[in-house]
Order: sequence, then structure tokens, then C-alpha cells
Amino acid sequence: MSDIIHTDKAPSPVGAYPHARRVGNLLFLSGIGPRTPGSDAIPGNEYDTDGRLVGYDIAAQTRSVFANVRAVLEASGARWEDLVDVTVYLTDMARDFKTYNALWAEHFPDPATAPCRTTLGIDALPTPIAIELKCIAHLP
Ligand SMILES: N/C(=C\C=C\C(=O)O)C(=O)O
Repeated sequence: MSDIIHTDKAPSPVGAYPHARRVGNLLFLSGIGPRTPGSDAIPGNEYDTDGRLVGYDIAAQTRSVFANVRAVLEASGARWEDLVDVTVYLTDMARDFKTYNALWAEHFPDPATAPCRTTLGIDALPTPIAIELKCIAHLP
């Protein structure tokens, strides 16, 4: 048995999958990016008049994706503190790791209680975003 979670407080999934799925005390979140709920806007991104990406702000995107993860956790009855494992995908490790890593430390100030983390550099993500998070939480 599992519970399926969808919420309008987080950006809509881009395919046929839920925001999260609870199995017992474990909560599995689908990969989620920094799109703004209710719109296609991606914080920090700038496009030219032809719709081409001309710039972005990784700090804004990182803050946004953390907010989206928090929204899915809350919709699932979980808290930020319940995160136990996070996989982070970056499309430009060399450019973005330092900024994202500093913001991670702000959101998880104590390594003793922070979730496990794995950061991977990849070529592309399904939407024009620079960061995506895949999370697992353990509910008390
Ligand atoms: N999780 C997936 C995409 C998420 C994109 C986004 O939130 O911007 C997927 O395609 O599996």
C-alpha cells in the first residue's frame, strides 16, 4: 500500500508521475526543479525575445527548488527535518557548485542532522533548469 501525493503548492509534474509517494514511514519525492508553482516561470532565468535562455541565477534557482521540496514535504505531512537522503543534479558543476553548496549549508546548518547528499553533474534536465533535487524523507 502507498499514498500518492499531489499538491498545487509545487510546480506541476512534467509527466505522468506524482509529486511524492509514501510507503510506510518512507516518503519518496519525484525529482523537482525550481519552476514556480502555477506558472512555467523559472526563477533567475532570463530569455531573449526568441525564447532562448540568456542567463540565470543559480542562487534564485536553488532557493526556489528548496521551497518546492518543502511544499511537497508539507503536503505529505512531513517536515524539512525529516529528509534523510537528497540527490542533487546540476547542469554546470563548475559554475554552480560553490553557490548551491553555500545555500545548502544555510538550509542545513548542522551536518549531524543534515540528510545524506549526493551531487551529480549531468548534461541536461527535462526542463530548462540548472538544478533538480530527488529526495527521500523518513516520517517519525
Ligand atoms: N522529475 C522530472 C522532471 C522535473 C522537472 C522539473 O520539476 O522542472 C522527470 O521528468 O522525471
